[in-house]
This record gives sequence, C-alpha cells and structure tokens, in this order.
Amino acid sequence: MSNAVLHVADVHKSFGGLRALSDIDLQVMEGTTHAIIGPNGAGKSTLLNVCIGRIAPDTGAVVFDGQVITGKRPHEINQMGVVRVFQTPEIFPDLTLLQNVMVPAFAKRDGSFRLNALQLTSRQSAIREEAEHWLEDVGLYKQRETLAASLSRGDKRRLELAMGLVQHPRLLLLDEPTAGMSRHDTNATIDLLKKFKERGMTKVIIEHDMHVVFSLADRVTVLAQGRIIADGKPDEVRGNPVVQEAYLGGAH
Ligand SMILES: Nc1ncnc2c1ncn2[C@@H]1O[C@H](COP(=O)(O)OP(=O)(O)OP(=O)(O)O)[C@@H](O)[C@H]1O
Repeated sequence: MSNAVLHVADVHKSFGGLRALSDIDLQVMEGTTHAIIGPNGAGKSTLLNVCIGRIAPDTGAVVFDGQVITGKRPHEINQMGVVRVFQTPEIFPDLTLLQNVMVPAFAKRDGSFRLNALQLTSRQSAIREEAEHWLEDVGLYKQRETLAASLSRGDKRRLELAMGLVQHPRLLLLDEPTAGMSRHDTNATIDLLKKFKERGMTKVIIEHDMHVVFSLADRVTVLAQGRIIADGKPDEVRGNPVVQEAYLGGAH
C-alpha cells in the first residue's frame, strides 16, 4: 500500500466573488505521476499555487509527507522538497547552463544563494559535478558552457528541469511542461519524464496536451469551474461522459 506524498484536504479559495477552488480533496500517491487537467479557468494554476505556498487557501489544508504546509512560505516548502517547474522557464539567460544549475544546487545546500558563490572556486567542485550530472541527464551536457539565452524553447524547459532535479525533489510539480513545444520536443520531453517515472519520482503534472497526459499519468484529476468532476485511472477518466461534456464540450 503506497503512501500519500501530498494531500490537498478540503481546500476552498475565492477571489472576490469568484470561487476558484471548491471542496478540493485529492491525494498524490508515492511514486505516481498524477495529472491535473481541465479547461481554461478550471482552477489548475490556483491549485498548484496553493500547494507551493504562493496562494493561501481560504479554508482547508495542504499536507506534505504528513506535515501541514499551509501557511509556510514558498521557499520553506521548496526546502522541504516540493519543486515546481514553471510554464515559462525561470532561468538566468545571462549565465551559462552550468551556472544556471549550480544556482539552485547552492541554494538547496546553503538555504540561500548569492551570485558571488559561483566565483568561490574552492567550494564549487562538488556542486559543479552535481550540476554536470543533471545536465547530462536531461541531454544538455555538451552545451554546458553556452549562455542560457541562446537555447531553444524546448531546451530551456530541459534546463529548468535540470534546475529542479538538482534540488532532489521529493515531489516535482510540472506546469504545462510541453506548452509551446514542437511535436518532436514534446515527445523528447515525454521520454525524459518517463525516465524519471521509472526511477519512482512522484510528480504532479498540469497539462493541456492529452497525448502527454495519457502517455505519462497513472492517475488523472479533472477540474471544471473550481471543482473536481472526475478522478481516476486515465482510461476511466477518458471514458467518463461528465468529463467529455464538461472538459471536451461533448465534441469528443
Ligand atoms: N489572482 C487572481 N485574482 C482574481 N482571479 C483569479 C486570480 N487567479 C486566478 N483567478 C481566476 O480564478 C479562476 C481559475 O484560474 P486558474 O488560473 O487557476 O485556472 P487554470 O485552470 O489554471 O486556467 P488555464 O488553463 O487557463 O491556465 C479563473 O476564473 C481566473 O480568472
């Protein structure tokens, strides 16, 4: 019997008169890839932001590895092992790929980061090796000395993944990891994420591309208008008429 790494317990969140999340209760089990899908405005980003401490829920709690994390600050939640990879890559364009991955590695180790840490050569070598390892893992090792600004969109996402992996996430949250990618880059990203899945990494993935969702997810939660309208194995969700009606507009 596997454990819940993340439990979103009865969460509600309104923005003024708009109910962005209502009665949200979901569990992400150890080692699984859990997709959260739903039409535009369904509440997916709000839910993710509640999980990483960027948005405080009005009521309810988020429990990570048995500890209530509601009320903690984003960096504290990150230090506990919750790592989010953003829809728009948050990288340092004027640093090399290697330096980009070293920044979160230092931050993870020291709890904070100052750019001059990159110049302190005596402290660098272990961190550098670790950063090189993750660049290799995502297929960017050869470009390690080039500036991040020069990367293609797909490679920027890979770089950001390496920046997430170097933090040894207990839970990796991926916000539309293939948004704006070519089919080729999308398939490469699916292969990469499958590799992490085989290693038993627990992941939450928000994604619009159903090819990505059904290639990777063990479980799918469907949101519509801030509520969970379905939750189950991919095939169960795919065949659910409520989902087809609400999410796909009945067209599929
Ligand atoms: N900071 C905010 N202030 C006011 N309303 C907000 C805020 N953030 C989100 N909303 C509203 O809450 C609802 C849910 O938005 P959210 O971004 O979570 O949906 P989503 O499922 O991620 O959509 P998309 O797929 O388009 O990114 C929407 O109606 C949105 O306009």
